Amino acid sequence: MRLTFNPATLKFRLTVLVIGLVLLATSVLTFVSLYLAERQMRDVIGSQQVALLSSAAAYIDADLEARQTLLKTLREELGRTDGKPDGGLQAFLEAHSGLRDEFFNVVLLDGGGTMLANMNDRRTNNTVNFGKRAYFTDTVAAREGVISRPFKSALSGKPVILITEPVYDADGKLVLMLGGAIDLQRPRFFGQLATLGSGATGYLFMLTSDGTVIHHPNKERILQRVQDEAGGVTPSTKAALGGFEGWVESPTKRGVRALITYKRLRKTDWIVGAVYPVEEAFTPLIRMRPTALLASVAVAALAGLAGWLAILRLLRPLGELRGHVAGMVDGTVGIDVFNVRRRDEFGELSRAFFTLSQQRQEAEIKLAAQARTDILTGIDNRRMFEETFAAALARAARADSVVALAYLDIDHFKAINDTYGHKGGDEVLVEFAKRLRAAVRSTDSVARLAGDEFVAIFEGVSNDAEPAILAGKILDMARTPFLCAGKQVQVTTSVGIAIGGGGASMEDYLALSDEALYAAKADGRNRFAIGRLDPALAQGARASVRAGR
Ligand SMILES: Nc1nc2c(ncn2[C@@H]2O[C@H](COP(=O)(O)OP(=O)(O)OP(=O)(O)O)[C@@H](O)[C@H]2O)c(=O)[nH]1
Repeated sequence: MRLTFNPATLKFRLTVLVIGLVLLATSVLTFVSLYLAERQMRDVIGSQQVALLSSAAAYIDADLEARQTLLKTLREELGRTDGKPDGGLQAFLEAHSGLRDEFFNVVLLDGGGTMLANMNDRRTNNTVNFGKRAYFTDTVAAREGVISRPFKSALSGKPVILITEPVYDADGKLVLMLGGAIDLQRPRFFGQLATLGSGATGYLFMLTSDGTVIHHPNKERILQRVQDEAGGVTPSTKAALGGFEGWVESPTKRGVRALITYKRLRKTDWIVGAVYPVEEAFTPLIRMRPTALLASVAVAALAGLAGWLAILRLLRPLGELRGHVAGMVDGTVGIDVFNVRRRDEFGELSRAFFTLSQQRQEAEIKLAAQARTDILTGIDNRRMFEETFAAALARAARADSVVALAYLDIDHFKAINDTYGHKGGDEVLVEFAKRLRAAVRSTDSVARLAGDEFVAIFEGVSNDAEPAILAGKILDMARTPFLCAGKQVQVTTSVGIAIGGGGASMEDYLALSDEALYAAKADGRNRFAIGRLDPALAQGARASVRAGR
């Protein structure tokens, strides 16, 4: 198989097209697959994040509930003593050392909000009043425990939330209020939540429904309202504050594109959120991208190579066909080289070329024959005569045989034309040629040279008497009247014969036969004269002319 890189060839262009299309197809396929995989992965990760966050929310709810339950237990204990436990309130709190595990501080306020006891610093007892705090008034109004909004503790200065439990006496009068504080910067359950963040930099955060940050890896943001921060509230958080739960792909406040998931707690109106940077979420896919693209290019290259080889193979018959046609043009091969048995388009093309070539060959043969035929009479013309006579002379020279050339001219043909018209003259010429052809042997040649002039070539003349016999036959064939323009017309002819061997030239023969014809005409027409060429003489030599008949 010959490999060529000519950009003008069909092979080259088809190969480029195949490689280009395969490359395009694989690239598009790869990009679409990656895109779909990313979308699907995003949905899966989003759902995972929702599930993760739901369990985190459930965990926080359970944690808050456990702490509320703990405070309720204390409340019941206090209730049983009408808020006056043995040893006093401070001792009561200190006796429950397990509270330290659950709360940053536990305070006991009286019905007016004055702090009577606390776990952290007994010196502050009876020095502060929290009667105006929202958690106090909310608890009084609700007549049951609340989970406060986050606030800055007056005692510790830390951001905290407070879980309250009111203690009523038998008359239903508020005698005490228990308050368990949770340090938002070191909350036990949030600390555990921090480990739930996805990826290397993913994290969880928590807001109240009015946008106050309860938990965030950046501690400085705690107690800030997202609306008041630089950059304002992000669109996704805005939606979450408006009630949205679920996941979205959206930029964070720092401009990092992330899957952000929001979920509301059951026990409070807090919103817990999870941030998972997209780049980390899609790390496997992003890592896969160059490999996938490389693989698609490799596949395209292989497919292109295979396509190229297939094209070379498929188009081989075209190359052969082209070679055949070129061979025919320069004449090195014949039309039989075409593979006309193939069933495909190349076979059809070969067959079409074959038919075309056949037709051309036939036309050439026909043209060649026409070029050597006298149109009016259908016998040989001068050109054919010259070829035939030259060949006859060559044969005679080889065989050392005798050739006779008879030169005929219809007598007074002009008068026939004048009397019966040109058409009538033509009829005579046609009939004359027909009779001349019939009068000689099939191996002898007859031709019309021009007008009413005809010739006959006789090869292998064996004796001196033969030319006269042949001339006599020619004169005889004219004796029967000719039908000319519907009339019977008597026609005669004069014949001049030249006899010689293969050594004489065609010109010698023509000149001598013409001379003999002239002699026959001069002698009265309707007769023949024979001249013999002397081979010993140079061209143009004349022998004796004698009238026959
Ligand atoms: N009908 C017809 N006439 C032709 C054709 N070609 C030549 N002629 C005529 O044939 C005549 C030939 O006359 P010539 O051979 O010169 O003279 P002729 O009348 O035959 O007299 P002789 O040969 O001396 O007997 C001329 O009148 C030509 O015009 C042809 O194809 N058809």
